[in-house]
Amino acid sequence: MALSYVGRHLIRRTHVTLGLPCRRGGAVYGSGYRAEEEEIRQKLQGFPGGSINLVKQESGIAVMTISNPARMNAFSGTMMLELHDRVSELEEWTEGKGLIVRGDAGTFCSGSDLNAVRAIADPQEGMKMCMFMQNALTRLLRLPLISVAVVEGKALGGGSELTTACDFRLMATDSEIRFVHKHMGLVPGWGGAARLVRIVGSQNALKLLGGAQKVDPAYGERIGLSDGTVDPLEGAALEAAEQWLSGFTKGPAPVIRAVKKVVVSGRELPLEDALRTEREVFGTVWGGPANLEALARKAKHK
Ligand SMILES: CCC(=O)SCCNC(=O)CCNC(=O)[C@H](O)C(C)(C)COP(=O)(O)OP(=O)(O)OC[C@H]1O[C@@H](n2cnc3c(N)ncnc32)[C@H](O)[C@@H]1OP(=O)(O)O
Repeated sequence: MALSYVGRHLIRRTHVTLGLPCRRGGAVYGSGYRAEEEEIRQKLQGFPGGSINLVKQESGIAVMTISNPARMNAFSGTMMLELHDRVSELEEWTEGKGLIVRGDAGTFCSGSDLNAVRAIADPQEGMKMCMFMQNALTRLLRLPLISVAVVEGKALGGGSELTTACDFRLMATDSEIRFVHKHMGLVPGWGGAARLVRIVGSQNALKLLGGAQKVDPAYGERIGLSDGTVDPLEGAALEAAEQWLSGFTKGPAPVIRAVKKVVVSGRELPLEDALRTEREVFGTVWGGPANLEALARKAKHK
């Protein structure tokens, strides 16, 4: 069973890499998947268009922009490939502390490119595409960066799933997140259902998926899907998101990254493994420069 295998795989890595499978090549699926991955990579090359742009800033906050404006930022095949590459780049960015995921031209993402969906209608092919995106989005969520999706316009289908692969979501006042899969005769397949249940609970997840309900910012905040509402004016949403995120990324990178690591292990590992990982991560900051500096200045927390 893929899921229990994923679990064991994750635990095994715990002992050698502080339990956090967020390195380059930290695949969710095992070695048997490699051949299938190559096959789907070649298939995805056949659906070009758009790009995934990444800017790593001096502040330690990177901005990843989903860009395919002619198709409301739908994910083409080559964008799926680029997403993998950008995540790999972020896995190697040791100075990074935060990540903002946004869409180009005032909207977030309208999901899979329907042209590709029509051409990959075979269930086996669909499942391979699904595994490819599960892999990319799981690695995205496990990055040792505190991440936030800034939703302007619409996040539909796979676009709504992408928002759940970030630690937080901020919504512009006139935006919506909508898991439209049911209306497409589908369920989420990029890991969006599993993550949604963890974010809003199974009752709310069932409502959102079963009713393909529109989630506006007020509803989003009520059920815990949205962590705040931002101004949709051009540029303002990104600026507000950077400001909001800096509240969590202020401080030295090793400490911020350690915070994210203990949260990921607490979320994903069985308790004993999570405790072991926490101890190991603790060992990376205890007596470190930030710790010694705080002790020297006799920090008070009034
Ligand atoms: C993982 C499973 C999935 O993600 S399945 C895909 C789920 N997404 C969808 O079904 C989105 C379908 N699209 C829509 O509902 C509408 O286009 C939305 C996004 C609401 C935008 O509406 P509206 O503002 O009226 O613009 P429009 O329809 O004229 O769209 C502009 C151009 O963009 C295109 N577009 C939009 N979404 C996609 C998509 N997912 N794949 C491919 N193309 C898409 C439209 O076709 C339209 O293109 P064109 O101008 O007609 O050439």
